[in-house]
Amino acid sequence: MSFHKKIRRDSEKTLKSFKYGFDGIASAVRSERNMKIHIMIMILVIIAGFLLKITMGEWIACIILFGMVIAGELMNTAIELVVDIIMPYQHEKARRVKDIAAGSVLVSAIAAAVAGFIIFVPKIMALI
Ligand SMILES: Nc1ncnc2c1ncn2[C@@H]1O[C@H](COP(=O)(O)OP(=O)(O)OP(=O)(O)O)[C@@H](O)[C@H]1O
Repeated sequence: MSFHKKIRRDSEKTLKSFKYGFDGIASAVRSERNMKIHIMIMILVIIAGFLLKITMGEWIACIILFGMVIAGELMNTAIELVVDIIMPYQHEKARRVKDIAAGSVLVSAIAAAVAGFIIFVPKIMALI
């Protein structure tokens, strides 16, 4: 295979991987109530960030935390689906797997909430 053909085939594969990833995000947003809530909170934080003129460092912290929470929720959704496929019945280990996966989202959501509190509360207090 020529070099150019290989480059074209590799870039088509990469584009397809992006499409599969975006399809996965869209499917999780459609099916998961918590994902909708995370996205709503993210939009509100972005609006508050512009209104309260947060600094570049604060934006970077918010962006990293948005990524952590949403990636965590996607991984949790994928784990829930795998558990539902391989264990459609009640099982102690299935319960633990789902609870631990949910716990990982909770850890990043708490970190995001604490960081949000530290960034936004002083700015809101300064307005009052
Ligand atoms: N197969 C199972 N065996 C034992 N316990 C389970 C099983 N499936 C779910 N559970 C328990 O029920 C809880 C809720 O599971 P479920 O699959 O409904 O997820 P969920 O909390 O609705 O997640 P989400 O809100 O993200 O859809 C789990 O955290 C777990 O404690």
